[in-house]
Amino acid sequence: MSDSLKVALLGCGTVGGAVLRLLSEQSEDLTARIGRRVEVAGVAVRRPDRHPEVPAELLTTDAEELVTRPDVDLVVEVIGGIEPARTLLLAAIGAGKSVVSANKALLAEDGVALHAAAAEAGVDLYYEAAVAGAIPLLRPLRESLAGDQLRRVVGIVNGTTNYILSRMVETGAGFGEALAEATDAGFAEADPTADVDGFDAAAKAAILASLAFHSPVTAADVHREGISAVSATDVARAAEIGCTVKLLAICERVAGSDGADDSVAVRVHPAMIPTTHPLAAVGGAFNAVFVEAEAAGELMFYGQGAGGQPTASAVLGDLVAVARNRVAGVAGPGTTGYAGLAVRPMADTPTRYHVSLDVADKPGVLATVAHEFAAQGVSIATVRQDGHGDAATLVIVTHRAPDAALATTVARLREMSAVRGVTSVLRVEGL
Ligand SMILES: NC(=O)c1ccc[n+]([C@@H]2O[C@H](COP(=O)([O-])OP(=O)(O)OC[C@H]3O[C@@H](n4cnc5c(N)ncnc54)[C@H](O)[C@@H]3O)[C@@H](O)[C@H]2O)c1
Ligand SMILES: N[C@@H](CCO)C(=O)O
Ligand code: NA
Repeated sequence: MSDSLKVALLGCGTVGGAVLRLLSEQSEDLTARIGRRVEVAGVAVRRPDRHPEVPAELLTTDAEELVTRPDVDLVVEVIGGIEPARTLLLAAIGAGKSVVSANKALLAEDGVALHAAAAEAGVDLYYEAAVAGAIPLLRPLRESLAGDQLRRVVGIVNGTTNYILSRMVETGAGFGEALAEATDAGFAEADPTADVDGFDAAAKAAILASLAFHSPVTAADVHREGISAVSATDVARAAEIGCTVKLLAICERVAGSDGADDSVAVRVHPAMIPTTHPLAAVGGAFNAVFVEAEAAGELMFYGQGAGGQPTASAVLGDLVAVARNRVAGVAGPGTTGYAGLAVRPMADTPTRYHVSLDVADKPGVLATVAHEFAAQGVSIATVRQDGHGDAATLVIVTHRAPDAALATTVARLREMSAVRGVTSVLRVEGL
């Protein structure tokens, strides 16, 4: 067998450590599958003294030198964050190395530039682990579904928030209590902001939308709402209409009206979904992504979205793919932003709302409430009234309307004297 392929590993934390272990444990199989032995040329870390498990001669603190070393063929980046990861990957690509990364933040911010650099250098840039961890999703979008037209990609792509919401549904707990439990159980990080406020899911949504619609979408383009405002009341109201609450990343192609071009709407927010929807059954820290395509119809991808070993599985899958391409002397499919669809503002994006109101049960109250919806051009799908006298509750589910019209309606309802309080507002998906 000819010379081995040399891999530089950048970062040796949760994912990097698992990658290194699997590379060693599966060495024989990987060699057989690739047709060439894969050898670790070096492991860049910040503190070599913290890595007794790595042969000392492989450790370096000089990642920049490692990625451009002439003997290195492939670079695996599992450092995370924007810098120095971006500079290191661009240096690696510039030096003709193929690259595998798990870095959603970087790909969601600068995917276009990284892809352009990889295309120019004729090398691979793969990042299956960046979205939904172990679940094969990005390569199916880039390759298996490349002959189809995608309509929607809707996913639970953050395990921490799915764990928290699942506990709220199971126990009736409020957000704070469920977050504390998730932290104690090791599911939520000490600083849970990136997960709880939806930043992690928004980065993943941007990557998914870019691949699904062949259009550049960055994390900054994604409308983002986290789960910290989801209350036990929201969860109870959802149950009353046969729904559960999930944090969804939704990427959809919206048809242009009056001959205007189609656009893409990309958003992350909590939503009620019917308990019969396939995503409703996704519990705990699991991830799942539901894809709707013209010809394929509906597809569902499910599995572990995080954890060292599952994430390393996706990294190694990419490593095998780029290594095989090296052996064959080719580069795999890049991504194309050829469609260039514009990102639609959230205000214009069609959504549906569920609204619960405490009202006085007096003649004319329902009519006044209904009038506010009508005034914004929002059509009501269902209305239910519980209780009577001073403590009546109206539960309203709308049809789809521009998000701004729904938000304005809710703001007006809050100001109405007949409305004692708006007790729950959540978008509804999949009804
Ligand atoms: N942990 C998961 O479950 C998971 C899942 C999917 C994707 N990812 C992604 O994988 C990447 C790595 O995540 P992780 O959980 O392993 O993080 P981690 O914090 O456990 O590991 C990162 C490592 O990189 C090292 N590092 C930081 N700067 C460095 C530098 N300049 N040079 C060399 N090493 C440096 C850190 O010291 C640390 O050991 C991130 O992009 C993350 O978003 C992680
Ligand atoms: N923090 C992420 C890890 C995977 O990206 C999650 O909770 O899903
Ligand atoms: Na994945």
